[in-house]
Amino acid sequence: MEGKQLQSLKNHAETLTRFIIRLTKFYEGLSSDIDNELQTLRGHLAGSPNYTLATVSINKLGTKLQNAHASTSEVVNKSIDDLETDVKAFQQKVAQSSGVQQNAAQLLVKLNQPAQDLFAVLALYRQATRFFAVNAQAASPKPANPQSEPEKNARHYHAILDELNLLIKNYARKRPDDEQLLTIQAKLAQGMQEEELLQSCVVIIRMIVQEAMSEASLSGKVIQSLHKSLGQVSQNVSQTIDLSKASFATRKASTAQMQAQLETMEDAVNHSESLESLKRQAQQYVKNVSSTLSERAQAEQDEQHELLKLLASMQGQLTRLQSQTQSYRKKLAEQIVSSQTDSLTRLPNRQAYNERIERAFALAENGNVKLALAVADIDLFKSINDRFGHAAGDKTLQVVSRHLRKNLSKDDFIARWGGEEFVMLLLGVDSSGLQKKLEALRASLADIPFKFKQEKVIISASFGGTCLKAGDTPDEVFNRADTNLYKAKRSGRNCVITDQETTL
Ligand SMILES: Nc1nc2c(ncn2[C@@H]2O[C@H](COP(=O)(O)OP(=O)(O)OP(=O)(O)O)[C@@H](O)[C@H]2O)c(=O)[nH]1
Repeated sequence: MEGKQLQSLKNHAETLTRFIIRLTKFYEGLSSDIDNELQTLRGHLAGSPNYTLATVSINKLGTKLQNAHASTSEVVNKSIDDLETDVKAFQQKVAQSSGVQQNAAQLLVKLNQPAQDLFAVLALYRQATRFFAVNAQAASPKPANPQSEPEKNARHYHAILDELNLLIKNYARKRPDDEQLLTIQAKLAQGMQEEELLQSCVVIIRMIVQEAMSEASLSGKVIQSLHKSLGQVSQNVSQTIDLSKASFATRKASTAQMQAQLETMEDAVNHSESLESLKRQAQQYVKNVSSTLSERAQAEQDEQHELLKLLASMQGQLTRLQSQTQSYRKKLAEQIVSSQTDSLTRLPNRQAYNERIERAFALAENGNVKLALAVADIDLFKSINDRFGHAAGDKTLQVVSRHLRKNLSKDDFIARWGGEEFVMLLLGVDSSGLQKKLEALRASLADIPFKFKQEKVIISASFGGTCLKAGDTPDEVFNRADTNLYKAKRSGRNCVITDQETTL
């Protein structure tokens, strides 16, 4: 071969080598397998190229690139299919927005045309992303069934109506004869207009505020009045002291006056020149002393009169003070009773129980008296409310409370714990006595003939009881009884469970 030809061949080979190296760089990153082979090919072509080995490598790469092309097409088609599914799903979400529908349709047309290359696919993706971003708001879920203003008002109106009903019901128990309350209750039963409802709310609020204020001011008023009465008594006492001081001074002055008159008389006796003048002087002396004595008697009488007046006024004030204190004590006692009484059942409430348990514990510990605690809960009480109404439920609570109270001895204590649950403190009973006592209560209660809406109903209660043990706290005893009550409920209700025994 000619030297010139050889040189030209060499130049072509170098150009081809550079091209192949650039081409390999373009394909880099397609797959690690191809990357490795590309690197090998570049190694064969670098420096003094080994074309034989490079040819082997190029053949291998040809096959690998063919396979890569097939899988790339598969990925491209799959991506376009996925994109199409997403756009269609979006189209359904925004069915009501015609503008967005149109854009979605245009995008779907583009997605259905054959993709020229990977770059065309990327462009489609970019377009789809922009489309989703711009129309995201149209597809975001709206709040379910938004309420109109009138609907909202109606809801508030009914909530206030319910609340007012409940408030009046509770309040009417305290003031069963209150005309205003009875009128509002009657109107509520017939249905009230919004304006009337608001007026009724104001009436109730006014009543509650007045009552709260009068309760709060009771102690203030009584203390003020006691203070005033005590002030008057103290004023009278100091007037009496002033009076005594003044009368002491008057008496002192009149004694001094008589002393002086006596001295004058003594002088006259010593120096009198005649019996006649002594007689005259003696008469004058007697007159003076008599006048001083009658002045003194008058002053003493006035003073006594004044003193008696002051004492009478003090006595009156003290009597008033005593009666004020008594009425205050009575009102205070009434307030305490009322704050510790359940308004529906008239039984002591939980606050009363909390005080009573402390005293019962002290008696049991110091007086060595047996003490038992029991909890009773009306069975399936909710169903009474549900079937016959809340008023029937209230009536049931009242009858059951009366029955339990009546069938306990006067030393025993019962309180409404809350809802349809009662707590009892039974004195002087041991565990077998407790079991018998509770069993008798349970059985007699289940025998009461209840009738609601012409239907005979059996009301029963479950009982849990326990006896006080050394070292128990009030909470521990209560919890033990409550656990037994829970067991009684679990055992089918209408039964008694104490620490040792179960009866039905
Ligand atoms: N009428 C009326 N119901 C009340 C009163 N206090 C609580 N309740 C109702 O008493 C019901 C108690 O129901 P639950 O605690 O489910 O018990 P229950 O139906 O007695 O069932 P068990 O205790 O499992 O036998 C609830 O529906 C309360 O609304 C009240 O003063 N009057």
